[in-house]
Amino acid sequence: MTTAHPPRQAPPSGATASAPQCPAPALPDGLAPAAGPEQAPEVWPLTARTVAGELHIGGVSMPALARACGTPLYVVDEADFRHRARQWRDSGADRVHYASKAFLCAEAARWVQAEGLHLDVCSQGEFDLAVDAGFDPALIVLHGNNKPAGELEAVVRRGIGVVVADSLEEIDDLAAAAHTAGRVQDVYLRIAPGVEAHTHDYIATGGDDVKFGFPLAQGHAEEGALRVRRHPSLRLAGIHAHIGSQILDIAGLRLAAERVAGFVRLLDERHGITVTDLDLGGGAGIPYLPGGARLEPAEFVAALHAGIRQALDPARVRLAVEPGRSIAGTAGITLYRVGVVKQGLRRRFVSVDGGMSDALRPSLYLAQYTAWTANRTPVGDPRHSVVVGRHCESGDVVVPDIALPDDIAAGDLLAVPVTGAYHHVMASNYNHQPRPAVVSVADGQARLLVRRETFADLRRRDSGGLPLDLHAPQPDHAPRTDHAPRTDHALQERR
Ligand SMILES: Cc1ncc(COP(=O)(O)O)c(C=O)c1O
Ligand SMILES: N[C@@H](CCCC[NH3+])C(=O)O
Repeated sequence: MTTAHPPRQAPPSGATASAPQCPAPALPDGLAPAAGPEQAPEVWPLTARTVAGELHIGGVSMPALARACGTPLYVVDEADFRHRARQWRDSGADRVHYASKAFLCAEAARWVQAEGLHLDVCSQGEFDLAVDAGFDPALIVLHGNNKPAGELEAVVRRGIGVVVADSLEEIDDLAAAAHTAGRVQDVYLRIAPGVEAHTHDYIATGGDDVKFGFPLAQGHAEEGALRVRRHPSLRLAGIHAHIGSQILDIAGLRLAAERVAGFVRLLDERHGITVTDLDLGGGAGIPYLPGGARLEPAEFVAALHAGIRQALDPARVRLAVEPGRSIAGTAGITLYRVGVVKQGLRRRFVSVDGGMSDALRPSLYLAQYTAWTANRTPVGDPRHSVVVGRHCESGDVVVPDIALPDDIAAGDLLAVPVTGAYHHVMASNYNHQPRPAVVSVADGQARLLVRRETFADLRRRDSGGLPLDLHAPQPDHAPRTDHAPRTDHALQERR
């Protein structure tokens, strides 16, 4: 782990480091104020408190943690994560698969298992990480719209519980993998129910024109179910749908559930195919800004039950759900050290030592966040500010628009809440930036979950022009065999 750079010396209270005496332009209407755990508990981890002006989480001082571990730093409140997991477990669903794409490391997998949840993974990488950490493979569900045949073989060999089939090609590959392993593999069929989630286009997945699943509308879903039935090494255990992420309006969920349940009835009536499981995905929304709403687990599940009831007796089926963000999102915060502070024409630019390499969501989805000074109680009238990263892009924004107190200055520690989901897992090395460490806090103790990447880690991958022998590819330089593309020959055979 690297140590923190010594913080720049903070100027006397009331002045900013780079633009002293600059008059503040008027605050625009409706600008969100900075709000800490006492003002907006909905966006902070459950155990977050202000103690003598310092932010504490899990009984640990954030300034002390930042001094010990450096910044940027992802911090996860174990109590918050586990509490949300239990809320889902008790939500009325028969089975809860935590969507590990939101946040995964060995310790998180163990929390999930300890709270009695199953796991949703969408790659062999996530699967192997969890199983190597002790997660029972029989409780894991695999997703993906383009799973390589080798990946299917690998997870089937290690005893995965369910594979969610996304295409006809994949059904055949999976059948072959199960046959080779001497297993009858449980399969869910992912269908696209033609329902639009009211969310950002990039995270809506259930409409008619999407890459995921078998569209219900053109009869493809039926064809998929019949294809599974044709293979003795497969068992159609369930139907899956997931309409999108960060959903706050239950209407789409209810409609999707109704359509999936209608499809289950059709399979039974028209083909005598009985499925027991309805896995209706994740997507429950959470608050990102003070005053924002959360779609509660019980509400989410009740909407799905209401939809199912339109077509089926809910007692005939087992309902599974796949929350990710709703469990991991508010458990996590990111700590940044403030560097240069610059007053622009309309906004003040508060630069921090991370950016889009550790917080991609603002630039990818124009997602909104808030921030709070974690090392002291700042003073002065609020200024229209934008918290920006250190990357070479104008769109490198961490908190787009916020009213931050006047005397925020170099050396201050900013905490950005609601970064527990889709931050660590979506981090990159843009501008050769090493990825931050992940630390958990609970009961006054901090524990290292993922160490900070070092420049040496990055340098190790730079092979410096090593000559390659194309006839004897080296494992480190060739694609992993289990990720090898389907060959033309294999595709021909399938036709
Ligand atoms: C198939 C599937 N299940 C579950 C999830 C989890 O979504 P969220 O983190 O919004 O709950 C996703 C992500 O959108 C997904 O694609
Ligand atoms: N990565 C997205 C959610 C996509 C979830 C996967 N289908 C986000 O940050 O909101």
